[in-house]
Amino acid sequence: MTSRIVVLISGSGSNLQALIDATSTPLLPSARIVHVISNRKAAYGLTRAANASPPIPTSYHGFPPYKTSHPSDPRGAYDADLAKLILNLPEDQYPDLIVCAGWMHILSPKFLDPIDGAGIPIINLHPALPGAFDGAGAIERAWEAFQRGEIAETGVMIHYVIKEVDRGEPIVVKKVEIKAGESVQELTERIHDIEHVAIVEGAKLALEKKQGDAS
Ligand SMILES: Nc1nc2c(c(=O)[nH]1)N[C@@H](CN(C=O)c1ccc(C(=O)N[C@@H](CCC(=O)O)C(=O)O)cc1)CN2
Ligand SMILES: NCC(=O)N[C@@H]1O[C@H](COP(=O)([O-])[O-])[C@@H](O)[C@H]1O
Repeated sequence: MTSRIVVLISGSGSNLQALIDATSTPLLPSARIVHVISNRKAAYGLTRAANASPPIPTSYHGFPPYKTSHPSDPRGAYDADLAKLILNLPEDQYPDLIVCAGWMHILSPKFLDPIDGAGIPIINLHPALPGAFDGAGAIERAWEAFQRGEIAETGVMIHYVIKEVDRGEPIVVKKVEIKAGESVQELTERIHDIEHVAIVEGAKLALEKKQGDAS
């Protein structure tokens, strides 16, 4: 049976591209990226999806309109609609797994609860080690901590998504040594390369776990 993956993005989509490329190899066998959702209209990841062969359906789900349409709880309304978007996908795009691949929006229980209720696991790529540098800008904060002599290494993890940001159970953890004298750009490039491996490994493991739990 082919497993279906929905990917959430906000930017360039290099991690999405790694997933797309892996689905045609033994790295991620019997899996398809069936839909890509971005919260940023200009995200190049949407172009990557459109350029895939065959093209991957995409949706843009932007947050700004919710600030005026739902002033009392824009995040809750946005998240509830995002869950409906996914849960109402046609059967051939209905996910077995949701992957946050550079998805830069904190997901509230208005999203997490209906998705959990549908039995769909969510995983996230985070460019740090478990318990370190939660949130956005993790690579830069790790590099700065290294300059202050506070750490010698950072890392990349793939973890399950729970309400507490970046505190879900890790699936893949890869340590990354920070090199004396390297720039934050050089560290970022090294980390991105490792992310592209980790996200494929994490998706494979999450799908295997789901299939194992179901059997
Ligand atoms: N409930 C959860 N939501 C998300 C998780 C998670 O573990 N639990 N992981 C993040 C991904 N992420 C780090 O890995 C992350 C992304 C963005 C932010 C953040 O502060 N976002 C701001 C908006 C920033 C922007 O638009 O540039 C926000 O949502 O207000 C923190 C962590 C994905 N979501
Ligand atoms: N907290 C999550 C986070 O900071 N993710 C970061 O977003 C980038 C997305 O790149 P991409 O759009 O090229 O995949 C990733 O490289 C990762 O470091």
